Amino acid sequence: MRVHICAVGRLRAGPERELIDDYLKRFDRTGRALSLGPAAIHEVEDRKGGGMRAEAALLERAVPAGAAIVALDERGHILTSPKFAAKLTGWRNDGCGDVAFVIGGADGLAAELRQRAGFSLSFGQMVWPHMLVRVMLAEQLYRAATILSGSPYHRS
Ligand SMILES: C[S@@+](CC[C@H](N)C(=O)[O-])C[C@H]1O[C@@H](n2cnc3c(N)ncnc32)[C@H](O)[C@@H]1O
Repeated sequence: MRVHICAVGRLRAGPERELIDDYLKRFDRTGRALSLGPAAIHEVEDRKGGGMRAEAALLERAVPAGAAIVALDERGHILTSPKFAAKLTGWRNDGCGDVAFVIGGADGLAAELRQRAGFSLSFGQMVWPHMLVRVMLAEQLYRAATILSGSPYHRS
């Protein structure tokens, strides 16, 4: 199952980018034997000031046809890491070829896109900067793959 991170904003070279690249590389390596991955990032940018609606249209265009859509949203479901790993397994076992995680920009995700998502995932009720949310998601994907492969990275 391919994993897509569809996000508003372009991430320049720097510590966040290095962390994301590192975690996603690890995820790809660990996930391969589990039929999880590869993971790809699709960055979108609305240069015309169209706000959340325009960003949502660009994000929807970045989501592959038929993908399960997961909205990253502080109002969403808060999961433990093993439960997140089980969610990934569920989508894979249900025959999802693609899962797309969508992350909003400074104003958040348009309500229509949040409603279209089959699931919404929260990293807690606090609002995080969208660049950090990408890092956290990349790490949780890697952690999920280690949980499913029985590697000792995750300790609960
Ligand atoms: C700076 S936040 C925007 C917050 C905005 N107030 C809102 O209503 O969504 C940018 C994006 O990061 C993600 N995000 C921020 N905090 C999050 C959290 N606690 N859990 C999951 N995603 C989060 C969401 O996708 C959000 O659209």
